[in-house]
Amino acid sequence: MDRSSLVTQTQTILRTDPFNDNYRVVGKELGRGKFAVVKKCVELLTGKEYAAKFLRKRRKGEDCRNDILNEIAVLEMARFSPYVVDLHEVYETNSEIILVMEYAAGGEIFNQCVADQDEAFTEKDVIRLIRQILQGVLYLHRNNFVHLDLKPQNILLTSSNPLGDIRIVDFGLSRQVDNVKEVREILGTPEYVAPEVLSYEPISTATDMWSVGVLTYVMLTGVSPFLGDNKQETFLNISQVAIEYPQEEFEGISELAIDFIKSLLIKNPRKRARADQCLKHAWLTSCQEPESPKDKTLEPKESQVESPETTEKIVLLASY
Ligand SMILES: Cc1cnc(Nc2ccc(CC#N)cc2)nc1Nc1cc(C2CC2)[nH]n1
Repeated sequence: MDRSSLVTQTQTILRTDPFNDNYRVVGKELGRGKFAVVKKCVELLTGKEYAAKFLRKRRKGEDCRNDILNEIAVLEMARFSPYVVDLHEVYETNSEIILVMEYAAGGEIFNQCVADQDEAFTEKDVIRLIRQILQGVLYLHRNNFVHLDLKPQNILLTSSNPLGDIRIVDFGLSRQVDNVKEVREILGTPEYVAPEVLSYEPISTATDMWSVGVLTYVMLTGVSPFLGDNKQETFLNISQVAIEYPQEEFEGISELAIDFIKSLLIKNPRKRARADQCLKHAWLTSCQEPESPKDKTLEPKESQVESPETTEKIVLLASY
């Protein structure tokens, strides 16, 4: 991984007093990755619930502290977006950095994507949730950041029943688009990764928009559109944009929803809809519900990213 593209200036104080003096871990793990584990915890002083992400600083013999500072910097940048998980505190030990974050009790939307019909999302649910995801993604893009791992496992719900609001999580792969030099490994998760990542083309904000298209398809149908019998087949399906909208999967789903997905699953990144354009799509505006104040996307900043910012060429070394 090229370290020069990381943002390592953070404002958050990294506390060195013992995490366990201030929090009690409760219940089973919420999530586990290669170098991180997430556990629910309770702040002793307030009794409030949080999610603590324990990140190892050394990985495969390399010091990855700056990668973790990059994740903290992105969470700090997005602190005013209601749809990005809130960062509460950070602790550092000899071996780990612990991110104490807002607890989203509803868990991953993945669970409802694969649920039986009666518990699955309605199209109306998906419209509301996709609007929120787009507002969170737009906030990142307007600040020149890309997420690069948008998938149902990284979109959480504040509550699953009644259906609450979304929180975008896991900024471990996020990068600033205007200073990503070379990304020396394939980013993202096979089923959701955009064609340009597979073909050594520059990544941009449009790379996230492809993932939003796949996410929408999965939330509406429970089917992963490009999934093959193995990773090579999945990659081939993506690079050929081999996608279908079968009647049996899309029964009862509007033509506008399919048109919305088609505006994103376009091979040429420059032809894909941007987040701000998606929010004006008829599928998301035709059955407009009264917006709650927190739905307001913050006013555009001067240094807007109005078109996908491309980054320099990716050199993909890691094989999947
Ligand atoms: C109830 C719950 C159930 N499952 C997960 N899964 C999960 C998915 C992705 C990541 C990857 C990350 N980061 C971590 C956990 N998070 C939950 N609540 C969280 C989780 C969090 C913060 C993000 C950790 N707040 N509330």
